[in-house]
Amino acid sequence: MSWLNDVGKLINGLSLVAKEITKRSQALQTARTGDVETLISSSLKKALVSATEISGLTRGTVREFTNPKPKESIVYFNDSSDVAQSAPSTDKDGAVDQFAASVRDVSNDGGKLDGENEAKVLESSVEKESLVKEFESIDLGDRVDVDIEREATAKRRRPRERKVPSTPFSRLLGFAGLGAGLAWGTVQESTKRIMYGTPSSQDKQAAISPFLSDQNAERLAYALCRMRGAALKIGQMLSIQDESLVPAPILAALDIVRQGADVMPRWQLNQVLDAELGSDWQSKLTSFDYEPMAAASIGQVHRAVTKDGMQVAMKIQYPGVADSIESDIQNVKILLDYTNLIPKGLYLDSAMKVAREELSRECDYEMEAANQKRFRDVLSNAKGFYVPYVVDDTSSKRVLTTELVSGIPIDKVAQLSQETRNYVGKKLLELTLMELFVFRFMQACFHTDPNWSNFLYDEATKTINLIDFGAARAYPKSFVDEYLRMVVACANGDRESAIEMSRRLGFLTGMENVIMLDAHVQAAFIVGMPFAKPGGYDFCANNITQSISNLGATMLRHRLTPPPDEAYSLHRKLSGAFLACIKIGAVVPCRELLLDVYEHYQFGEESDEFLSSGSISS
Ligand SMILES: Nc1ncnc2c1ncn2[C@@H]1O[C@H](COP(=O)(O)OP(=O)(O)OP(=O)(O)O)[C@@H](O)[C@H]1O
Repeated sequence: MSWLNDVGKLINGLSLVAKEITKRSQALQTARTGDVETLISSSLKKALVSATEISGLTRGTVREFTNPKPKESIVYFNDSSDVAQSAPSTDKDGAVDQFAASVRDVSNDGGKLDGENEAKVLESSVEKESLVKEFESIDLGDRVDVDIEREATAKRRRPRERKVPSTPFSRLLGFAGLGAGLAWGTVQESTKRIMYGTPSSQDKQAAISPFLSDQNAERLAYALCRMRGAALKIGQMLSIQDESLVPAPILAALDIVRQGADVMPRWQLNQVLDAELGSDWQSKLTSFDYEPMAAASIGQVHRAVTKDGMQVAMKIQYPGVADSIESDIQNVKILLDYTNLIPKGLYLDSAMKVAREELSRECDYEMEAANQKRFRDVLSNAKGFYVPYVVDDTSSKRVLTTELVSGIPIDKVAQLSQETRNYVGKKLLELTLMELFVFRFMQACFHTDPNWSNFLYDEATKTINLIDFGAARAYPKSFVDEYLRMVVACANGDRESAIEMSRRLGFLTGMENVIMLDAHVQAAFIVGMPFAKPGGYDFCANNITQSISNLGATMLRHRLTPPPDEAYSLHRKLSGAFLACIKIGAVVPCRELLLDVYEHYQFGEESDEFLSSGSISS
């Protein structure tokens, strides 16, 4: 029976994880000479059995968000006492808790995540009510109605306070626990199928493989939120793919990972702050809010006020994530290989490669601070943009403190007047063209759709506040020259030049047949569409969303060799700006903006001051 084979494979996979554990853990050194498989299977059995009892202790605490202020979570520091609520650092690493938390779903009947599901229903109805109230207070129009309805019905997850597994050993246990949970979910699903038959799902893969049950998909998502770091990042990358790459139930469950991670408990947060900024870090602040304003994949963000009265956002990295990038990626790979949750293929390998590169850059907050300062500098005279100030004395490699900026995430601009939408759309495209062709230095987005929260629009000052420069990088002038020529060729419908530039950029090898060339040119011309005619391109009226979203995939599908990352990411950047304009429904004079840049562009010279000022992260 195929499900038995699958389970067998998974157990084998867990044995591999076990071998990894024994390789790395001092504690298990002695087991090396013994029978590792027996050791892990008996430990697994014990953990599975005890999961029921432990689950009550390891579920984490649901955070209650207090409103209205003053909030209990804010700690004030004064000059005389300057002592924050100290961290009870009695907690051990808690690796076993982590493992047990990962397998706890084993105890849940029918794969239901007990209280969690119930909470989700409750949350979603409460949120829906508040969203509807918000909606009733302003005239938003039909399009926004649909958006709000969609948002309100989407699965919501309240962040849970859970310790980040910070040592290689505890992270391995987390993965092993997840593997065990998935195995158990598979057994449950298979049993169900024997008794009630295989579901006639529209999604063939889900119907074929018992691994692909909704419950297993949720297990995966919740475990990734708990693990954070590279594991969560990969989940987030997978969550934005289409169904041809990632099965529908997995995509649905991975929606959870996009809503943010679990949050660190206060003692762990204090440990990181002490280690990074010194135990007297409180003396540099007037107050610190322990309730995070955001919990992202590699760190969480807290409000604070500095001694000189500046409101700041402190991004604090989860401990251990920077050192576990490689092992997390390997472990996710082992899990995915053995569970077949995601079809094998080129995509997964390249996703892992991109995740590895991007994460190692993003974990270095000193580099992010340098990138941010550089952006602040180059945009200092650009009207309508603002890059927050970096506060050096409360920043380090794992903590980044920047001036707090206000505004609504750019996608919410869709709810404002058409005039504002057009203004913001124009500004966004202007910024993208400046980054690409003037600064040759950009906030990169390699794998993801644009992160709307990285652009906060402040209506009062008509300014777009920019944050998150973790993946910012500089580009070689030669690439940018060819890319500008390609965009202009596409804008003018010039097939021959578009093909020539695509070859020079590495999108084509020159060996493609006519069918491939046609497909490539068609995909490339989508980029030229908004630039084709003067007088304003209406991103709302022209239905190019799907084509733009699939642009990268189409370009990749028809190539013989992978294009260089540089060329691909330039492309993603431009299509990202289009996606933002589509999202907010703007009419933008794209052609005029492009021609303005083109007329001022100096081809073939390397003397540009932005390059000579040092390539921060190329
Ligand atoms: N200076 C700031 N002012 C206001 N809000 C901020 C600031 N810095 C960060 N935030 C908030 O914190 C969130 C996460 O910050 P940021 O994007 O820098 O973290 P990240 O780890 O790079 O996240 P991601 O995984 O989403 O890329 C932002 O979306 C924003 O809501």
